[in-house]
Amino acid sequence: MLKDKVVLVTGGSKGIGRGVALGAARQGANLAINYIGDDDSAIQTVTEIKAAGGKAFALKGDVANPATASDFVQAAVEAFGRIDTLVSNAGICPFHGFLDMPHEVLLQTTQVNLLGAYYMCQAAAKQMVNQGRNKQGHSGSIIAVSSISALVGGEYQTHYTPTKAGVLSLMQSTAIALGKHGIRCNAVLPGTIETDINKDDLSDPAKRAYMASRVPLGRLGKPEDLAGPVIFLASDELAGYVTGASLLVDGGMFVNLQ
Ligand SMILES: NC(=O)C1=CN([C@@H]2O[C@H](COP(=O)(O)OP(=O)(O)OC[C@H]3O[C@@H](n4cnc5c(N)ncnc54)[C@H](OP(=O)(O)O)[C@@H]3O)[C@@H](O)[C@H]2O)C=CC1
Ligand SMILES: C[C@H](O)[C@@H]1OC(=O)[C@H](O)[C@@H]1O
Repeated sequence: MLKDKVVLVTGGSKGIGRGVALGAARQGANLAINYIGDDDSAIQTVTEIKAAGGKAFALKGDVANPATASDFVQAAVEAFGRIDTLVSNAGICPFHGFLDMPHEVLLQTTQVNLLGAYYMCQAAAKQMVNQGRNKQGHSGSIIAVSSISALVGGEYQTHYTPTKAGVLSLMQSTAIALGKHGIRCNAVLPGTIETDINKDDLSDPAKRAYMASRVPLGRLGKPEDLAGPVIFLASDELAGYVTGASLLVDGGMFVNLQ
């Protein structure tokens, strides 16, 4: 589905980003992976892609810094000649109560999750516009990893859920701003996917069982559950007329009232 396409994944070293990167590589894509600190995980993901015959590199950088976005896009162009898809995925969720939320935690969560997505999408879009359209009239696809939390709240996520609503809104507005350039912008909204981001939260067996019980499909999500939906949105062949859309990938959790 993505043969020879160049796919950039922020936060692609582990968790959902890694699941998406491996899935895209299996579909024939060349991968550029951004991460912030865990060199071992980044090396492991790149090594796995290469061992399977794919091409990949990882570049360290904080998405909250606008320079990271231009550096990342430029590195991908240098490595592969162009870019086709950006998956804006890097994010943090340091669970904390509302009344005593430290300003630093609020600021960092906003800077990484929302501003980081903005900077990356802008840098990727500039490159896609400069590249121009292919024969089919497409010039690129941007997919942001929002969340079920864009639609519903969380007691210990008052700093986080607004960033995920913001990311969803960013995809809706960029879909309008970039449609004339042949760039599609969409969001995926994962439910609860077991990764490092919620390891502590889900280490409470009662909380984990409760969260799983909320899912009609009967289990929490795995990072690889996001690969198919992202590949679909990345593919011009499958999703060439899909833009400004949002796709819940939550095992049915959101619609489960009773
Ligand atoms: N897991 C879940 O249930 C859900 C997650 N999401 C969203 O999915 C995305 C990925 O989360 P998930 O895979 O669970 O989390 P993980 O903690 O497993 O992975 C986070 C990834 O993002 C990278 N990262 C973190 N901060 C930065 C930064 N400032 N700059 C660059 N890279 C950074 C990490 O790099 P490093 O390894 O170097 O630290 C890592 O690669 C997030 O946006 C999250 O909000 C949405 C809904 C549900
Ligand atoms: C970190 C949370 O467990 C996870 O992230 C989200 O966006 C959802 O709220 C999930 O539960």
